[in-house]
Amino acid sequence: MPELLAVRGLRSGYGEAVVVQGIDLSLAQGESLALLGRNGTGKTTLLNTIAGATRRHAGSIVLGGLDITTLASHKRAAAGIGWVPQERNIFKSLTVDENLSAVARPGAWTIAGAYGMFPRLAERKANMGNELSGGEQQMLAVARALVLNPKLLLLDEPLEGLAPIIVEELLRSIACVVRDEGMSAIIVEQNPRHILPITQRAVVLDRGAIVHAGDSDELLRDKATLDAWLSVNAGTPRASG
Ligand SMILES: Nc1ncnc2c1ncn2[C@@H]1O[C@H](COP(=O)(O)OP(=O)(O)OP(=O)(O)O)[C@@H](O)[C@H]1O
Repeated sequence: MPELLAVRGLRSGYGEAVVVQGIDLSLAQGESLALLGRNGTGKTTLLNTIAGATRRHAGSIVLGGLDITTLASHKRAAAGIGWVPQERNIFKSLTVDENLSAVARPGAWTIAGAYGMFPRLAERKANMGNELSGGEQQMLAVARALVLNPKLLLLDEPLEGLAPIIVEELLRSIACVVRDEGMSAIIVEQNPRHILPITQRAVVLDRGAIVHAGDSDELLRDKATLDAWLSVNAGTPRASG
């Protein structure tokens, strides 16, 4: 598969503080990558830097052959980055349907297709954003990114704070999107047991640098690496909410 994303020598952070310490990363078209690491290791900062929302100190980012390194965040969205930040960013005073139609762009992912992927949203299409549960808001945030028809989907801890039954439902939908529909994606997640079974490749960060990179199914069986870098959350159930 052709290369979709090429990140080279990326250093970024907040003000003068450098958090991401020289990352090289590439993703082929149709590939999905789990971005793992303990709290505060720089996962969100790396994702936000690809989306154009942090201060870049050095390095380059190329998407589908286009150098997006210095583009503003909205121009990266137009270039094909579909970013779902931790805060979810849905329109709370618009209905589910309006949230989707406000951003939809022509392409393979239609609003009907998004409802097919998230049947719970179809049932809530006339509800306002602020009437949705946390899980439904997360589903809407992902659906909104899909109907933008991005080249690359960036999901930041989509399962955070959700009840176990909703985590399962959302994981099934995300698995469909990345595995069956072949959407290229980088997904930040704390729990390797949730995300490794549905992604192809995995990268583990520590102190803003890559300490492990490989196939997701190999990492899932590699107890030593999981214990070394992810022991805090490896396999522990997340809190419901
Ligand atoms: N807006 C900010 N301003 C200054 N420093 C920040 C900001 N956001 C994050 N940091 C710092 O950057 C470092 C990496 O944080 P980041 O959120 O990228 O880690 P993370 O791996 O995503 O962690 P978590 O899983 O807890 O979200 C931390 O030391 C954090 O305190």
